[in-house]
Amino acid sequence: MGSTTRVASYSKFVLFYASQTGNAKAIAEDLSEQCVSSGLVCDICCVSEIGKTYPLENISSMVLVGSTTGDGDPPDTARKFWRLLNAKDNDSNSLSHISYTVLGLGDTNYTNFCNFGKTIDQRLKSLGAHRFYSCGWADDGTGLETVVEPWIAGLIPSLKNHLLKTHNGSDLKSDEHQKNSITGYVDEVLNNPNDKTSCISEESYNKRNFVNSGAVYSEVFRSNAVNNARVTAEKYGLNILSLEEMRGLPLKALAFPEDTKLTLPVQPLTYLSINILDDYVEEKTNNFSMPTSSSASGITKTNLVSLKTLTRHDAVKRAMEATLEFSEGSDVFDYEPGDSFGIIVQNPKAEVEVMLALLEISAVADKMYELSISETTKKKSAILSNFIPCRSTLRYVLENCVDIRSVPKKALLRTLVEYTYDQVEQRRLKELISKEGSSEYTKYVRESRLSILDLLLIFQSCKPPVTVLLENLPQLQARSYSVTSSPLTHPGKISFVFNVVEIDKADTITFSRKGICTGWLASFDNHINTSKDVLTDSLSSLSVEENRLNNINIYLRSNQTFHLPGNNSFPIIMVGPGTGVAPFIGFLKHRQAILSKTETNLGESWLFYGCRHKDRDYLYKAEMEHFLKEHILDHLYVSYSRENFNNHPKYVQESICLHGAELCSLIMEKSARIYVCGDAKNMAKEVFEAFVSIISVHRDLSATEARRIIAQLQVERRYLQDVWS
Ligand SMILES: Cc1cc2nc3c(=O)[nH]c(=O)nc-3n(C[C@H](O)[C@H](O)[C@H](O)COP(=O)(O)O)c2cc1C
Repeated sequence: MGSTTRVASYSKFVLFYASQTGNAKAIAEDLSEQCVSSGLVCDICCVSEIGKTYPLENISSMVLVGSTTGDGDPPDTARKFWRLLNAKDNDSNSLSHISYTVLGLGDTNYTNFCNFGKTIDQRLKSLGAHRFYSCGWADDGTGLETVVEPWIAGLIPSLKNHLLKTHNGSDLKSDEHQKNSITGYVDEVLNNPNDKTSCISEESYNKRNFVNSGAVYSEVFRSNAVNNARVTAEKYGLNILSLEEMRGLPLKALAFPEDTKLTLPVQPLTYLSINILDDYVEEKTNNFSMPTSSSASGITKTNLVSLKTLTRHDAVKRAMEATLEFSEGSDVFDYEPGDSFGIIVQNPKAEVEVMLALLEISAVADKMYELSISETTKKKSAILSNFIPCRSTLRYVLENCVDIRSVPKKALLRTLVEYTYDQVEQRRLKELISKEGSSEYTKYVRESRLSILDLLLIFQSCKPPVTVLLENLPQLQARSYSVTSSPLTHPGKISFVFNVVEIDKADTITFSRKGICTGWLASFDNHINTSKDVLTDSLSSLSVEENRLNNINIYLRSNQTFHLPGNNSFPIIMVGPGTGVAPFIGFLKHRQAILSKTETNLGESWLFYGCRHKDRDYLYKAEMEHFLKEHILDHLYVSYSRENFNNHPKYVQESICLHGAELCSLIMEKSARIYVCGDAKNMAKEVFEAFVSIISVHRDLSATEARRIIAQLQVERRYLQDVWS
């Protein structure tokens, strides 16, 4: 151990995170660890504390890690901070006492990439704050780590420089901490497996020594845990690759010669301790209320009362419509057409059982555990996460709390290295997390959508304690869907449409699977007669066995603006190919109900819909034709991307351009509202460009001027998007 000498000391800074689904928080926590082990002193907390625990006047140095959500919106926890900044006078120079930098997380598939981070940066700058290190904009679409890792690597020395200057002389660190990590990566030699001073647990150290003394353990392990897991998989109908097939997976193949030096990320410090008690717990729900992101209602119980397939058997994707009915006695939340709601999901039982078998904890899975911060942890800022109960059962936690399907982050893989006994497997894990192997990680882990279960099945000598998974797996998030119903036409019920997500095993993962929520919902279809061709009988609804389906927990999402205009006489232009049509079906049902009750002057309505084939995946064809006939919908334009009809548009953006003159006049002269729903990756951007183009052409403006007009419409909430990637 290094001796404690007086070395340069730094003033404290605050590390804020603004996170919607946990990435920014996890990155901030990792950053905080790296800072602490580099001798820096920081407080880490949620951005919602600004103005409470941290008045802006008292902050001198801050780092903000913040994601963007919705349509370029701040995470819910950052709304107050955003309001606080906006309330300040523009040229007040009132934040000139603050030095800051921002790491923005976003996704280039969305139109407003990293909008929250970028807007905060501009706002802080305009209020006189000083940026001491350039901001980073990390793209979840291509892999956050590509930007995050080098950004952190550069941040730490910059922070040191900056904080030395503002030093107040109180915090002194040992040189051991100083030299530890400058870049966030360490040379592999520093992680010498025989070096007892490196940060591995005693248990892991002993096991590794055991491995070093022979290959016996891994063989025994192979024949026990993995075989038990395979038997369990078979029992639950999970069709995993054979051992032979797994050996041939490219994920397993070493990419670099043995003597290639690998640069590894710093090893995260473990911090959880688990105590399994003797009591079995019958009631597994144990009253733990899971934190939900952005909930505008309490969690309420519903039953699945109808499920129908909207596509023909030969469609590329299977789309289904489900209807939930609020259970008797549970709160019915008020929603508007265009709203979305969250469905609380569970991990697939089969996968949880296989995981329990692989971790060799099936026997204690239903016993009560107690979780605490380990007394021997070296992690400075260790706290129990708010989505894992301190007392519960492992089965409950693996089913309900952690996302076992999430792509394992490098920090998790780094920790798994310590629990992998086979030297070749260990080396391959190191390759995947190394700087040198970053394309291997992208290809075989991230793009393959590998899960922790795949990993444990493939790397058979890897046997982490369950606490490592509890420390590293993110929260299992509710799945969000737009309603296709209107409370006026479906009181007490809520309908939505979804594509059944299919993830093929190809030659990268160990078993084919469906999406957690969509696969689960679609599984109920086995109980009903699916031979009905819903395209000819699309309004028929099929009832399903209620007793199996009466426990679907949902909540209304908050901060929603994708609503019909308050004034019914404004024209509406709706663009929603594929399942993006969902909210518009709700809009049109709602308008029909309004019209049937009162004499209302409804503004013109246009719908641009798109699908692949005219006869295979034209969702809600009967409904749309009905709305046209009843004059609830004035214009319907359908594009077919895979049909070769003479000069017929293939994509919604082409249809928009074809009707540019009329649309332009609706937007510019009649205060039309534009609604875009569906795929963020291509469609939303191209639709945006189509509107820019029609305004430019039909108003004889430059593209920049036209873009400014659309940007202004966005500010005024007249151009609204509900998009996902
Ligand atoms: C519903 C939703 C909306 C999003 N909207 C945007 C967006 O408008 N712009 C952007 O750059 N990224 C957007 N993203 C991407 C997130 O910012 C990105 O996935 C980030 O890693 C999430 O971090 P968090 O888990 O800390 O919230 C969106 C993600 C989701 C799930």
